[in-house]
Amino acid sequence: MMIVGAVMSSIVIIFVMMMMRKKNRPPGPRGLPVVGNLVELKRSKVGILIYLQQLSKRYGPLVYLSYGSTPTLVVSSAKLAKQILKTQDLSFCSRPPVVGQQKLSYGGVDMAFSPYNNHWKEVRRICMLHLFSPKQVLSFRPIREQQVQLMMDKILSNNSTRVINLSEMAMSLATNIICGVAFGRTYDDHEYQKKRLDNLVLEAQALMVSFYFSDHFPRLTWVLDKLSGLMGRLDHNFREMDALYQQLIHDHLHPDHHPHRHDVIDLMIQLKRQTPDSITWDQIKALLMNLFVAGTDTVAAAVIWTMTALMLRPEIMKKTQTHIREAMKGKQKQQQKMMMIDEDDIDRLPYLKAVVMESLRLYPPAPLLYRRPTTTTTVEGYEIEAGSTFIINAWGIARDPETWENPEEFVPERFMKNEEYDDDIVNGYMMEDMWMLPFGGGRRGCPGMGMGMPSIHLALANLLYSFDWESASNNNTNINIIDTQALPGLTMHKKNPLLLLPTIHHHLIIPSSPI
Ligand code: HEM
Repeated sequence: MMIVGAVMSSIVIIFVMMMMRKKNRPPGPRGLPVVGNLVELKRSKVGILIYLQQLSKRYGPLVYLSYGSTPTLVVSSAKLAKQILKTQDLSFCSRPPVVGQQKLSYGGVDMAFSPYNNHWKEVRRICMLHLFSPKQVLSFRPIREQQVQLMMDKILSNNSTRVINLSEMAMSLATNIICGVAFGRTYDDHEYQKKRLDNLVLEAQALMVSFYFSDHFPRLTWVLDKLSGLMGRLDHNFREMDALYQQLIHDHLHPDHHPHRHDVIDLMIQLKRQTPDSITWDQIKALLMNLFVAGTDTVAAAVIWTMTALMLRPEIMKKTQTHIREAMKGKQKQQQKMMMIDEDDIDRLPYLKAVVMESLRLYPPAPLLYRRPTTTTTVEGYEIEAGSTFIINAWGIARDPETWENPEEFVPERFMKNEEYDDDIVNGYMMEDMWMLPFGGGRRGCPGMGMGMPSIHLALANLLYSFDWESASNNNTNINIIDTQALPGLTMHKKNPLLLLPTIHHHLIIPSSPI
């Protein structure tokens, strides 16, 4: 009798505790036992971004989900994002340490996936000083201009089908720029090493966001990851990337290596020679990985989404091209140069800058931001346990009708005042109000914005100046389709490649031009 009584009272206590715990949770859909909401998140037919937006409409700006055993909070309002990224920034300075990212970042000794600690502070300080400073960014200008020139030449000389796969070209441009910046060399598109590097980076990106049982379920579930073959792929990718970086570092250490411009590996080797304890070889390799993963496909995605947005709105395309062509009137074409616009000209193109910003609002290349509080913290009156995952829905926030007028419309003029692109307006929206978060925010915000934006502006300015663009017909249906379907992943890529037909702008026709 006594035993039954004890069992009954234990059940009651557990039940009361569960009810109390549930009450102190933000609202959210009920999950299944053990797996929580994982299944619906994975199976969502509308795509994760729209699914999360629907959740916020139903439950409010802070939604509770569970990914297996991990409590997960989805943040969908600018006010709450500001609280997390700015007011309570210190409590939210780490990211969830997921298996794929930890492995490929040498155990989180990089910048992007390191937890918030003294090591991260030091790496970030070193990079801000030696890599992302305005002086360094400027020193990489010849690489950007040379690569955009090459892309333009390639488009001009494409006389086979005339259809351009702009998605491929933008990705190639972005990796070539980062190769120049990081390794001091560029690879021809067909060169074996470039193809190998491209494949490795793509595989690494996929492995970083793959689903690992061991991230969501405690104890022995790593066995399932092993059985699924994922761990084998991860190990293989890590070894290949490591060998590649090793070789590049080795080349840079060779006594015959005398570069006329220092690249990132040179800068890091210099630093290591001056203060050997300041950085380890693994940290240098992990940083090279960061440049590739964070600095290539974000830039490519921004170029592609901007061109897609303009193709869908011919009147804005026309206005942008007229603005650029008017601003460039009188500039003499340099002999044999397909690239007309250089980085000095970009400040004369305010409308283009506004177009790019509006594209970053509606199609942020990194649509979801991740944070993990390391101590118990209170948000909106709810006590959130340490180790929970926060997903800040930057994509949804930038489409919130509470903050934006006609949020789904593409209106570059939002960022202009008296016909000029207005930095104060942009900073207000991004840094102050956090109505849009294309570069994230707070201490973990993107350090590479100053490095990425000049490439995006330069590529688009030249593409729009020199060519008029038409959609290429779809072979199967013969219909001209420009869609905005996105692929899930750390970076939001356009699912279908952007296939376009360029026609050289009549001012530029060169007698021997094949187009
Ligand atoms: C249009 C171009 C780019 C976009 C839209 C972009 C966006 C972002 C976003 C959203 C984050 C996460 C911020 C957060 O969690 O608050 C991030 C982080 C980061 N980005 Fe960028 N990025 C771009 C270009 C670049 C470039 C060119 C580089 C370097 C060459 C770079 C390096 C990084 C690094 C290292 C981090 C991690 C920072 C940390 O955790 O401390 N990004 N970026």
